[in-house]
Amino acid sequence: MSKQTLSFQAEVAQLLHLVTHSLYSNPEIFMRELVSNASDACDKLRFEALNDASLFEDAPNLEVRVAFDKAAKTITITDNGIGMSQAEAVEHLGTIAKSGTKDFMGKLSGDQKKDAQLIGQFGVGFYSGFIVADKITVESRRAGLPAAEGVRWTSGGTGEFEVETIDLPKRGTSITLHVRDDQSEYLSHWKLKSLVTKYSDHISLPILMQKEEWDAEKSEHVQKDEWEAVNAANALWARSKKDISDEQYAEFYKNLSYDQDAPLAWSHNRVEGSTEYTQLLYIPAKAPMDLWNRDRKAGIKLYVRRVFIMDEAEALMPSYLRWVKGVVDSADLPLNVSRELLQESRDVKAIREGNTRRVLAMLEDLARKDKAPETAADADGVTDVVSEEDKAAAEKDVGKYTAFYAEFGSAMKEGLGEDFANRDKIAKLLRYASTTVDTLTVSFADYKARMKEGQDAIYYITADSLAAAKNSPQLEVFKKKGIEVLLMADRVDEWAMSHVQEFEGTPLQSVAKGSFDLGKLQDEDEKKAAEAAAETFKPMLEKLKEALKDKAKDVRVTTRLVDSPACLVVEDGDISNQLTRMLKAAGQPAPVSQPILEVNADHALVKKLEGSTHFDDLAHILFDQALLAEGGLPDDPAAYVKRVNALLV
Ligand SMILES: Nc1ncnc2c1ncn2[C@@H]1O[C@H](COP(=O)(O)OP(=O)(O)OP(=O)(O)O)[C@@H](O)[C@H]1O
Repeated sequence: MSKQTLSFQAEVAQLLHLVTHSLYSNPEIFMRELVSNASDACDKLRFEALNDASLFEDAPNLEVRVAFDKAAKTITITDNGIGMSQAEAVEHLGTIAKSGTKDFMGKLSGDQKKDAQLIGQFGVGFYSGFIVADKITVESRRAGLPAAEGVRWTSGGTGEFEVETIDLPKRGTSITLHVRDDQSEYLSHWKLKSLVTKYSDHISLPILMQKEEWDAEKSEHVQKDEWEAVNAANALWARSKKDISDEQYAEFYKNLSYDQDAPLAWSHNRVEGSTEYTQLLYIPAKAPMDLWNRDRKAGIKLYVRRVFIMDEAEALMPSYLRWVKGVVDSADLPLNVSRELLQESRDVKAIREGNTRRVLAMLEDLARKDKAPETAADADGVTDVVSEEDKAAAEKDVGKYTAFYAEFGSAMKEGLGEDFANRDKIAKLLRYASTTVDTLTVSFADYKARMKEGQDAIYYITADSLAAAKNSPQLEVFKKKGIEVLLMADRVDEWAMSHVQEFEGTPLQSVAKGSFDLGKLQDEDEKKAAEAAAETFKPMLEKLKEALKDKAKDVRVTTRLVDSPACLVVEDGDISNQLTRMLKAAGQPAPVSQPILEVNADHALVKKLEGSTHFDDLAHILFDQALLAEGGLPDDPAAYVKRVNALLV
């Protein structure tokens, strides 16, 4: 191929414009990106060579070399990995395929400063080279292709790039950055080496640089011919825990997840026994924007004896823990294991169970340390003797679980329906707001500890929003009697709660389901009065039932209301009105079950029914208002308005 000039895909041109015109909060990330690409290219070669060892040619030792030339103002990153064919160079370096980069493009605000910060967060892969370079030359040959089929790709980071065929005896890729004058600080051994250790220390290949020595005569540092590895060249997870600092764990996480925030917690273990593997699992501090999406890929990378096998290994984590990031390195799986094989493997099942156990244990630990130690001691009335060191360690984790839960709580609830074996553990980790606590901090155990004497159920209500839950008429008598009710306003709550009937022996009871029975909390007089009211009200109930026979399954007198005239409830096994509405809104088939109308016989509006000439209108208004009060809409809003107006005039 003679020299050709091609245009970048429009999105790349736009991205490059930004990269070359912005001020960077963190320009040095270009090294992380380019060294990662070089290491990925080596991983890819190693993987392909499993089926075709000839791809190694005469250089089986994979490595990355970082060199610089102060006089020529260049930095060159060379790898002997998979390399690129001419077509691949045009495609991979001229278009954007990566969904992450597309997301990034979607987030651009047009404000240069903000956008520049975004680049720092996302990393824009290869193109980040243009942060420090005004020209990049890539020379590459794909492993397995003849020496004559090398490619040189050159671009000044504007709208175009050039490609031409060159002779390249060595396979792999070298990327030469022609460093801009204002970025010359990177033309330094010390600087580049420090970036490699900062960002790429864990990479399991040697990253080599030429040695440098002080030359007293010239009074400057001079480069020697000898190359040395400047990274630890050791997969971080394969090292012993005691040799890894918190900073290294956090940096490894950032490399793994492209998350700029430090992780909330991590757990690193070598698991031995019938299935042997190493797990390094992280709990991120922030949820991804699409956490709700159950098709979202898992965050676990699978290695087999340090050989990278695949990203997003969903078989290694249950779906409700899809947000956990980390690495699993198995000693048992075959190197050519496929996604399909993973689903069936007994080893994988054991690893998934082990990972789940570990994540739940980490969360239990964070939950335990969530409150300040003093408070914890006060709570059980015992003041433990703790060393200053332990105290400081415990304080460092205060509030972390609350922060975690605000981000990932809704995903955890899916576990109630998904992970039968760990249901009790998951239930202990859930937190809710309640009628007495506004924040998402009340656990079932906290609730139980505060239950009133004679109370024999944990009460909760599900609704579309916390405000709707809080103001629901069903809560009136609970408020009057000072009984706490858990407020659940997540979309997943209703479904999740259908999988649990009790918590540590105490039944869980929705206040909007089933007949109303506060058991021992209601005194005899109240019960008698209610029964008497129901009896005298009987003829009226029959009339109401008749008037509402198309809308309500039943009409009955209740004592759960104080200020409201009526409310809707469903039978114990039925799905709530709120879930029916949600299913309908999502275009999904919703089972047709009518609600039960419960009326407050003491309410003036209900009393007015007796002998009213507008009985039918009043009956429908009662029903529709009960629907409105729980966030629903009357089937025929115009008819409702008409009825109300007829009564108003
Ligand atoms: N050193 C290299 N050797 C072989 N191919 C490379 C090399 N550097 C980049 N590429 C190719 O160019 C593509 C684009 O690289 P880029 O860094 O922009 O995105 P990415 O590597 O896919 O994503 P990310 O860097 O965020 O993981 C890569 O997917 C790869 O196919």
